[in-house]
Amino acid sequence: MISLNTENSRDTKLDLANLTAEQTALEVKNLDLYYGSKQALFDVSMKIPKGQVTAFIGPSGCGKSTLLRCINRMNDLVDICKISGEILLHGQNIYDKSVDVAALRRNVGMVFQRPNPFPKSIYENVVYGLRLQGIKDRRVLDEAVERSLRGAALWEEVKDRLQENAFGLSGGQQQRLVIARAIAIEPEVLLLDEPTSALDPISTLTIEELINDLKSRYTVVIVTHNMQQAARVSDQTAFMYMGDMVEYADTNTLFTTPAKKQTEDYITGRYG
Ligand SMILES: Nc1ncnc2c1ncn2[C@@H]1O[C@H](COP(=O)(O)OP(=O)(O)OP(=O)(O)O)[C@@H](O)[C@H]1O
Repeated sequence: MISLNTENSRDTKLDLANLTAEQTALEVKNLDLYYGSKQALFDVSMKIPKGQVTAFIGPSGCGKSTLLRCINRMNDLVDICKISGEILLHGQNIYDKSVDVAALRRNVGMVFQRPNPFPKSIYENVVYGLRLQGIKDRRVLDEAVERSLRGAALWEEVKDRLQENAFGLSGGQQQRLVIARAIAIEPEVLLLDEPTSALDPISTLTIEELINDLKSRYTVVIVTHNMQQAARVSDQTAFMYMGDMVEYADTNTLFTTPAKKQTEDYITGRYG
């Protein structure tokens, strides 16, 4: 039995197929993706709402991470990867030749499965992106460190040890530090690729609570293989199967009255 978080903004259901431009953070349009000759995404279209949490679920290999990585063009790093279709951010296709990919990735931050802090102090991890932008003013950096660590629910635990090496933190703290590093440069969108799969249950809970806070400031897209987690943290959920987006609906509906048999089979544990 999947337990749903009924306290979040799902009470006001969005019409996902007909979001207005104002409500939309990202629009994926007719996206096909190939790794060499193998097609991994088939004609995926969806609108991702602003300031909400959207989860991608589905069995291993169904294309969840592939779709997530398309949103900040991480797949550009894979030589054999070919994409057609569009992803619109502020109405502009992020795959247009004119797009500055580094700027896109600043605006669309990403957090991976395993916490990956740099071998530097906690402070330097948080300000890393700001230093890359040439910001040197100590006051600006100090403020960003406090704001970002507070935003990532880590400030109270580390405020007295900012100059210590980040590797001294626990796995869960490291993952929150990586989130602080991502939000220090004030992105609009945060992509989380199974952010708790390497963490213990208590750290997982802390990150899930954090995700709930983050959506007041960012649009969050999360890949999770854990349906309970999708049910707990997300406002809408997309179920993917073998590269198809089978069903995309508000999370309550998807988990309680799915429209498609494939979705029902998956959420009731018949496969996957
Ligand atoms: N770099 C790559 N080169 C070739 N094939 C890839 C690459 N990355 C993913 N694939 C293939 O694309 C398909 C989708 O993989 P993807 O990692 O997106 O699935 P997933 O749903 O995120 O799976 P998991 O839950 O196991 O992480 C799989 O068949 C996978 O083998």
